[in-house]
Amino acid sequence: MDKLQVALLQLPVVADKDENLTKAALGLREAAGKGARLVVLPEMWTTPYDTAVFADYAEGRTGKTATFLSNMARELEMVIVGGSIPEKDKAGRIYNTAFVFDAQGEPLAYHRKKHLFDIDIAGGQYFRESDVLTPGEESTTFETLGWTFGLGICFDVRFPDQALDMVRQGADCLIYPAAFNPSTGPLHWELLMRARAMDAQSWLLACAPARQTDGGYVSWAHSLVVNPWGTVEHDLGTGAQVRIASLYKESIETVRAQIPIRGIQA
Ligand SMILES: NC(=O)CCC(=O)C(=O)O
Repeated sequence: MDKLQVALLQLPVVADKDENLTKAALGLREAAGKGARLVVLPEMWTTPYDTAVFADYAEGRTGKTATFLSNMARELEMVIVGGSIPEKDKAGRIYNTAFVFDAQGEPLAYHRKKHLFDIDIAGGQYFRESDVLTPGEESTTFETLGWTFGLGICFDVRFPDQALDMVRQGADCLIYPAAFNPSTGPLHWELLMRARAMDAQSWLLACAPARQTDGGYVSWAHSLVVNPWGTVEHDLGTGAQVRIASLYKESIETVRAQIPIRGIQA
């Protein structure tokens, strides 16, 4: 499929998990109605972004959120890149994990965030995911709809090697569910996303929660669609919304033919 219609769901995230699932269902139906074949949700969209509560919201791979995503994917016949949620394994470890379901509702891929978000900006953002989360170990790619996708989560975007791993595995499009913050967002969010699209010479989808200022973690928002030249084609701003975008294989082939760096990266 040379043209692919995708959607980003820039969801408002609240403390009530069921309310988050209800809003996601509305967004997924809207995306399907507008012709999206693949939909991306934000990082940690079922829970407040707060290390103190990740354990309370954590679920297994057959839990409520996974079942919801699988059912929605099957009903709407869409691939769902289910953002990320706190995932608890059998040993009780918690990961920041993206679940992907194919258009039949079958699990297609899982990505556990490899690089945990630990920063301490003087006078700004402090966060230590590593206090409660375990990092993943793999770079993740999956194939569907005739495309190969690479999947990272937020802070992973700061690691060019991981993006290049995904390109070596054939990625045509990198996907980052994410939630940057007001300290680093203004300077680094778009710069990093554009840089990774340019390095990879691939499409890039970054999907964040809508901006909320209710006293908790503040998402920078600004979900993005970046093309293989590094141009921002869509910037969703800060409010809640569903955005449809078209991706074309031809743009990847053109940039890779005109600026042939693939042999150097491989
Ligand atoms: N959720 C995250 O990993 C946030 C990453 C971030 O804000 C950064 O500056 O990096």
